[in-house]
Amino acid sequence: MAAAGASVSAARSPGAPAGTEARVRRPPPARPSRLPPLLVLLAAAAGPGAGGAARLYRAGEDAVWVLDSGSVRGATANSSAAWLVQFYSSWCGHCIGYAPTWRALAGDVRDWAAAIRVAALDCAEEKNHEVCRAYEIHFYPTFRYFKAFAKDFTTGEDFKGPDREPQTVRHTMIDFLQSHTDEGRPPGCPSLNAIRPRDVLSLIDNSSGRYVAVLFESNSSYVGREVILDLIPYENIEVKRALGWDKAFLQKLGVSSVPSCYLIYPNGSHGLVTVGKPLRSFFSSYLKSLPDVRKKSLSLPEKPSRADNSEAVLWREFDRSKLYVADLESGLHHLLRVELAARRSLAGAELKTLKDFVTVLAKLLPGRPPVRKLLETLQEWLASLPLDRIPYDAVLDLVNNKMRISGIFLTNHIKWVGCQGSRPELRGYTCSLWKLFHTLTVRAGTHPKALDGTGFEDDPQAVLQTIRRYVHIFFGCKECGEHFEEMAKESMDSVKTPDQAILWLWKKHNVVNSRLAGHPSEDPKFPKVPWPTPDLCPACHEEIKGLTSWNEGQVLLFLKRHYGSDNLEDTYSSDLGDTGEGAPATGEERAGGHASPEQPPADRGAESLRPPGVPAPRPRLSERSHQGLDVKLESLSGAEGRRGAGAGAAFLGTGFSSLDMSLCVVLYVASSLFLMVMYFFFRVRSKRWKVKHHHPSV
Ligand SMILES: Cc1cc2nc3c(=O)[nH]c(=O)nc-3n(C[C@H](O)[C@H](O)[C@H](O)COP(=O)(O)OP(=O)(O)OC[C@H]3O[C@@H](n4cnc5c(N)ncnc54)[C@H](O)[C@@H]3O)c2cc1C
Repeated sequence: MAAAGASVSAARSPGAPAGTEARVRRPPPARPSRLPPLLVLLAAAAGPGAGGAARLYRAGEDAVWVLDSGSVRGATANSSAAWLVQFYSSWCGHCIGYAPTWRALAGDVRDWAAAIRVAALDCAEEKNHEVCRAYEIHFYPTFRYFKAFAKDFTTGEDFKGPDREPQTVRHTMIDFLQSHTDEGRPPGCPSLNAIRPRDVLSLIDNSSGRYVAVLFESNSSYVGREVILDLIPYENIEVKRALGWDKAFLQKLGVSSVPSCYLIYPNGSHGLVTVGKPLRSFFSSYLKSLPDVRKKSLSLPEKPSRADNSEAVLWREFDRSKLYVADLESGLHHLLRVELAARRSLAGAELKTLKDFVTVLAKLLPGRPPVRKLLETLQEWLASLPLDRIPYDAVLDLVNNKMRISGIFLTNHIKWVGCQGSRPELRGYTCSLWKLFHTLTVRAGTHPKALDGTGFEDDPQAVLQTIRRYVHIFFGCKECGEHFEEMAKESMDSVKTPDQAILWLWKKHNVVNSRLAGHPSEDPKFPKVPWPTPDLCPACHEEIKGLTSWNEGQVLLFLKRHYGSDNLEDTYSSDLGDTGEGAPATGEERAGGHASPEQPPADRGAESLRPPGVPAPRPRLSERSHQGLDVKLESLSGAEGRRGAGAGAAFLGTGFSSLDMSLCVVLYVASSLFLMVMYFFFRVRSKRWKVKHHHPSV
């Protein structure tokens, strides 16, 4: 990775935006799709005690505590130590770039574990997405503090610091520890408060039989508190801090500058410590190496067993000149079931953006009929909603349950093909999102009537503006969204035709490529170069007066071909819908394709209702069914609604929709009535017959 990064930086011209007139071109990359056939990547994925996997951090190898859905609540609730948890997403470039810093920080404060622990939880792991939702994580990375001995569930306190440099984070950790009450302070955390002059004198006068170090420092210094925490696991020594008082007192002890360390030895002798530099590391190291100062055992993140530690991911051969249905559908699955599902409910601008984005998807996304039908139904349903706030569970219920019985479904498997990364944390979702966006702008350019009747017709910016709002509001990578917004502010208004919209997105994507070249999130097998590369589109590249430049007319033609429906490859996607649609999956499909053990039984049951193979989708839901959904939704607003939606989902987990159940009841009542009518009819007839043929008096 480092070597690739170095070569990338060397070939890049930092100032020149790629995708514009002139640029420095890098040598064409080796064809990345030609990795050894069926290469099995052993992606070591670490787990917490519970054995879960996280892609950027490895429990037992890093000092970071790796949490997951099974361990986060147990770890942070009523804990004897405070926690600083980074909720990240392994596909987020900023999280990937920040991971070395977080690891270094965790290693740096490893000895503070009895007081405060540095942890990480991967929200891109689908098994974690419910828990990330519960903690209200909308963007990545999000840093939250959790106090020791928190009794009730809490979403934690946001990290507040001017930057995320290790020193800043360390200082905020100390501030956070000091915000505990005396009773609530972690028992393993010594007092971080400064002592008074007379306390120093009494320490000197009354030897405790062990070392006592007093750090004299200024009010704004954190050195004393850092050294106190660094020495937590060490026996036979106690560290105190004292703020610089009057010069006379300090001079008496021989202290001429702060920070300085004054040491009282176990035998009662005392004196000023001389270190090379008055820094935390120098003081800590000196004190740790004193005779008879020993380290106690430390609670550290557990290393998972080997069996838990690896997962095999099958490499899929693919053609870089093709677009894969599997990438688009996997991306859509993540978008609908994970990214948007981070919101409990949607209202105002969020709801409007969801509606517009689904409209654009429904009208423009090519693909398999069940997925198109699902988007169409979702769009009609959202458009018909009279509510100004909807619980997102209702959307999930529709996507996961209501339409499955009709054969309208979206895969719940993640299966990257053209978006595979050479490591599990690389590429994937963000790659598929770009592909989805390009496909939408191209389709709007090649099918000018597609948006008729939506309110977006005749607006060449409609698709771009909808993408912009989606990225701004929902895209989990906040910094990515901010960068994209800057680019949009700068020039999106200049787009006057659908073709310009296609080219705008292409240019801006190349700007992002150029910015990220050499970044830790760059996959060495898929280097960030101006795209399309000459081997993909020779006609797109020209040389004018010795400078390489784009032929934008050819680029436009290429993009229309590349992102057009004729270039859509169904390979690898035929089995996407074969198992367990509806419920969230557990990330990238494992080699062997076993059904997820977390898949709810209800879904497996519903599966048996559908014949194998891709079923023919039924016609769209009738007006009546929409009304039914609306009525249900009206009772769903607010917290109660959420509970209702949850219950609805469970009930519908049998595979029957509420419409189906209502029809059953109606049919049942109708047939009972019919039988009763028949019964009375024949009784009356038989009575009449008896009267007619029975004349005992005659
Ligand atoms: C809107 C948006 C903004 C982002 N901003 C950031 C950011 O600020 N920082 C960050 O770290 N990450 C950012 N990302 C993620 C980043 O751009 C990549 O998606 C990620 O690094 C994975 O890269 P990749 O190799 O899969 O290729 P990607 O850049 O994801 O591209 C996916 C595929 O699109 C095609 N492609 C490449 N370039 C173009 C182009 N110019 N036009 C059309 N098609 C193209 C190629 O086939 C490529 O494989 C952003 C993602 C999105 C969707």
